[in-house]
Amino acid sequence: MHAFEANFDGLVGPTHNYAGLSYGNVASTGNGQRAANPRLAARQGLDKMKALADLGFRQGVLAPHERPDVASLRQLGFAGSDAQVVARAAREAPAVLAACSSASPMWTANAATVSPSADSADGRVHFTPANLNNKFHRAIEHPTTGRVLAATFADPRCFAHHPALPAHMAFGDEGAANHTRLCADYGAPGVQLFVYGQRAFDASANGPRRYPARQTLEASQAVARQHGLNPARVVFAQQAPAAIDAGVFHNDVIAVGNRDVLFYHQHAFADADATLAALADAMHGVGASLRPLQVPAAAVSIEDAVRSYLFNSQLLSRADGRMLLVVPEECRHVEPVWAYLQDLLASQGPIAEVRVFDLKQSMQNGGGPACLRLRVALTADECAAVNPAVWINDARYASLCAWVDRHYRDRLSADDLADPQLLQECRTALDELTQLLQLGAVYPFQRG
Ligand SMILES: N=C(N)NCCC[C@H](NC(=O)CCC(=O)O)C(=O)O
Repeated sequence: MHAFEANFDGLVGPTHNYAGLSYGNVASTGNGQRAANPRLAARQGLDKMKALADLGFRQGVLAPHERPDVASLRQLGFAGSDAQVVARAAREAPAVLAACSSASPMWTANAATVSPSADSADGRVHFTPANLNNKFHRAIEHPTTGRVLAATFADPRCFAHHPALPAHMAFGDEGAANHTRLCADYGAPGVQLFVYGQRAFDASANGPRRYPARQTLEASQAVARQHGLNPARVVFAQQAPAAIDAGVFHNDVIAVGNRDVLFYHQHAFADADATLAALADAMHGVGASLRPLQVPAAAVSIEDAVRSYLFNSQLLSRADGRMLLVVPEECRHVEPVWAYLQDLLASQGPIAEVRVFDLKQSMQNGGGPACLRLRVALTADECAAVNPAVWINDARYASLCAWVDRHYRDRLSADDLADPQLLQECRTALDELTQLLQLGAVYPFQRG
């Protein structure tokens, strides 16, 4: 069956800010005290979506969440009116308020793991929202994420939605950021690569020493089971613990795959040879052959990969079958990375083109082009079943830009999170957005 890949980017929410919440993500902790510009952040994301839609790629958008998350604050004992809840949290526990105010749902590579219909036993597209158990500010995302996904992919004949995995570190799950599907063609059966940081139920297993491993093998295995994947077409691979300790908190900071190409750093995997052999073997089983594209450490160090986010790029198939690499502006500023990209283009390999985007507002929190998007391979019928109001076209881009300009501030610092007005602004904006995107009542404040 013919299929294509659609990208669903997270729209940056009105409370985008830098709170230093993600230990192990060096951009997040390094920019903790900066003031953010939510309006610019949202516009940078929308500009990427529009540019890719203009190039002919199918581009959708996923809505931001209600922040501050008053329901979570209430669960933590702050009581009174909504304004009092925010004021009390600001006074007594500003760090908790900051966590409940993060616009982190923008990084939709962490929204869910998605398996296309060509790979699942029941012929439907399967979604499991990530529990994001490792960070409190992200662990509160999955209920709303699940509702936004269900409102976007509503038809039960095409789409299956699972609950997030149990909220325990043994099943820490970060979604598509640690998951890559390789195939000859999007509509043909493929091989799904799940990359984990650590085993949960094996005390002797090695793992990172400095920073946390956010994804466990046991979580990845549970998602693969839940999605009805054929075990012969699934590969589980451990991420190199040293890479995690160097700031590679998700696999998508060190590798990206598209169709039969895997673009990865020499030191991405704990056992690269075994991982590549298992992938090649599984690909062979679906009548495809893997095209590995390894970036040697001698050309790009892990530190430069983290600084530039070279691998947090989108690898997209153009109509002519060759590939486009969408990289953040930071790649231009890290000299060895920019030099490597020139050599890559000259090599006449699968990657024919590089496009650079300014996503600095997101990048300063550790979120590059690939973090901002959730990939969903869809057949034409499945595509027709997607909520039509979420696709980016000229008109929707214009209405979303106008919506951002109407509702978003151009400066937000840690102190501003205490402003009760911010909650009202966010709710007014989101109420309007649910109409623009025809999502129904997905937010707690709309559900009473
Ligand atoms: N690699 C992928 N797919 N996603 C990037 C997620 C970045 C996110 N940053 C944050 O949550 C920082 C928020 C703050 O510090 O204010 C995270 O660490 O989970």
